[in-house]
Amino acid sequence: MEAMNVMSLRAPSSSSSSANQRLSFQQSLNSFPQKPSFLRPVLRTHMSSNHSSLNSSVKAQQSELKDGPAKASESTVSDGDALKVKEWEVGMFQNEVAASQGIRIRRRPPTGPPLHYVGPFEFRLQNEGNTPRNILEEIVWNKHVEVSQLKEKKPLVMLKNQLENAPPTRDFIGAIKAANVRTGFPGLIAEVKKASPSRGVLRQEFDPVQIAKAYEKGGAACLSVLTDEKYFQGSFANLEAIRRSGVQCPLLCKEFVIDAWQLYYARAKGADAVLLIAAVLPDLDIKYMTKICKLLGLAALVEVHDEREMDRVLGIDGIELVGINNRDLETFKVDITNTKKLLEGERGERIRQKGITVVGESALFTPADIAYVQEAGCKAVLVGESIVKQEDPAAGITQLFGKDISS
Ligand SMILES: O=P(O)(O)OC[C@@H](O)[C@@H](O)c1c[nH]c2ccccc12
Repeated sequence: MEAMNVMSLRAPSSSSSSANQRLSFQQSLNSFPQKPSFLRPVLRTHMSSNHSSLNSSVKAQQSELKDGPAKASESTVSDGDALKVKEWEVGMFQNEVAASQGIRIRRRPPTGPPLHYVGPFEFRLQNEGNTPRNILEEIVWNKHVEVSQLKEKKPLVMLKNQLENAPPTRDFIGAIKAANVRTGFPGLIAEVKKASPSRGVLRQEFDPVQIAKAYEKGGAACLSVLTDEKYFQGSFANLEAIRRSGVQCPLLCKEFVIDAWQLYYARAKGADAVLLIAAVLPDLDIKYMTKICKLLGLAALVEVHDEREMDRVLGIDGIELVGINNRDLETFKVDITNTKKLLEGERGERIRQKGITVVGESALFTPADIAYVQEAGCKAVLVGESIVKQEDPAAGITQLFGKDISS
């Protein structure tokens, strides 16, 4: 029977991440705030992957309710549930728009959270179609759960009130350009990064403020602070602590932004800039979010990884800062020739004409690497691993550039 195929307690099998991460992702989806009660009254043996069938299933449930349902106790579709249905529809629509722009990352699991609760015994239904296809997709799905929960605790109005008394932001792009002029090297955005899914723990004894101070002393123009907890062992507490520590460098909030609410949140926590990942965000989101960033005084670092993403970003007006990631976030493959490839020819010409500041990101370890991306056209570099691993991160910067760039 088909129902038997989907009823299981199995953890999904195929993934590039660890079993632990997988389980914690499952657990967090277990407590999914939008755990759709509208799915409860009906045991669905087949979950299809498009929103129209979600729609028809909801309609079926609504007519079931009208015509006198079997289980009267569970049979009201509240306004809240209707809103949740709508939210899922929007999510599915987002996936379709994104796919049409070549984005492979789906913003939501295609048929809702993978675990569905059915009837009094709360059987779990495992749906294979809801297994993330790669680590970036897993992070994004998890982020959706996380942000929904945070948003409930701190709605946008509350954040906006908080921002009324916030100190002004620092000029992130200005700091990069000034460092570039001062040192003759690309301005350094030094990353406060404890761990990553691809490299594991980079530094056991991790004191974010001490590292930030060492970076500043070593000549960093700006700092990047990982705030994702689950996959990078970062936190907003780290961002806040660094902001309050007296460090003057402008701060990039290194997050997986999927919702404009996160921009306000980052600003409230002391960020001067945020990351927007083109592999995740469709054009309209990038346009909308860069506008909000401007309103909030945040710089937006728009990250691309291939020609297609670069061309999408070049088609959007008002983008001043573009990062080229040498690491493919879907496969973890690194290749620093990627930076050069995306800055060649006509594309490079357009970037110069638009006056965009380009940041070479990831897998930069030696003075030769820095020279290579500078030659390719980068006015800044974003570096984590090679400097955060050094006992003295300031000395790590000198080693990376082959020269003391602190004064
Ligand atoms: O540690 P590295 O290889 O020097 O990389 C730093 C930074 O580029 C990398 O952390 C990064 C670039 N884009 C991201 C997006 C999300 C998380 C992390 C990243």
